[in-house]
Amino acid sequence: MINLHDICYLRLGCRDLDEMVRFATEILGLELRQKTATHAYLRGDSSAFNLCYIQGDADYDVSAFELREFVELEQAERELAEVGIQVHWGSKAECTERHVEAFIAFADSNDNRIELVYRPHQTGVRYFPSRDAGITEFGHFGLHSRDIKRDLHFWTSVLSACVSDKIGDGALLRIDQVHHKIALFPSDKVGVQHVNFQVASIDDVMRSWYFLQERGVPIVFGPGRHPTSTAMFIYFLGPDRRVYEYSSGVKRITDEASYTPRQFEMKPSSFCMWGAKPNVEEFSE
Ligand SMILES: CC(C)c1ccc(C(=O)O)c(O)c1O
Ligand SMILES: [Fe+2]
Repeated sequence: MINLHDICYLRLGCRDLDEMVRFATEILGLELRQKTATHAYLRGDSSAFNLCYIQGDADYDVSAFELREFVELEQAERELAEVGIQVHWGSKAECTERHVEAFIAFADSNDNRIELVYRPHQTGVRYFPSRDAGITEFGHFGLHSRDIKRDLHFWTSVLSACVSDKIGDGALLRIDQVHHKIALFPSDKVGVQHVNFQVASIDDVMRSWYFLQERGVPIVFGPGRHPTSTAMFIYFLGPDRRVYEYSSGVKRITDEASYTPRQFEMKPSSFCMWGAKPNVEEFSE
């Protein structure tokens, strides 16, 4: 089994790089760490970047995970080959572009582009945003699944994710003590479904609610509270039409041995215990 140590970064294609940089810095509250003519690197912590927007194909996206040891990349290549998946080893230039020491790239069972990374770079400098959204960390992301049974099997048997909870057929998956770092939801699409940043408190969620409304940013869900992770949240759309989420208070599963995944009904009350209704295709009944 391939042991996912942590989530690492997302590479997100876009049609208008400058528009995405404006959104990410002025609305989302990330720090622009580096920009070229085609790539913009943004972060909400002290790592080299969490999100890299790439000018070009708006449908292109990649999600990346850190593995602890270099030999685990070699082992992962063998284990993926056993289930018929070929990997691409990142060239020196591709590693430089990603600010990592080494990586392998492959497509998962849903054709989602995944990268497994060795030693993503840290900067040693705390992040300094231009808008204070209260971001504390890159929290999790959602991935589309066109065949949830097949993809859950892949993520929990080839990769090391564990189901924390299910809502209908969708699953919230953990790779460490945090309730989830991946949300796998049934849809007819491929790739990244939503992008989450954790914020310090409910005050930050609510401050952003007013902030986003004043700027005409489409809010698609919330404010609310997830019964699953107990986090308080708000979801909104970026100019790239991707869904972004702030949440605060995600629970930790500290006693693995005694934890049993729960099954929530596919109903709005399973997504929000305060009564907010999601206006997001994948989360609707
Ligand atoms: C609506 C989605 C998939 C969802 C559901 C539950 C949680 C949570 O428990 O925190 C999320 O973060 C979600 O994004
Ligand atoms: Fe989420």
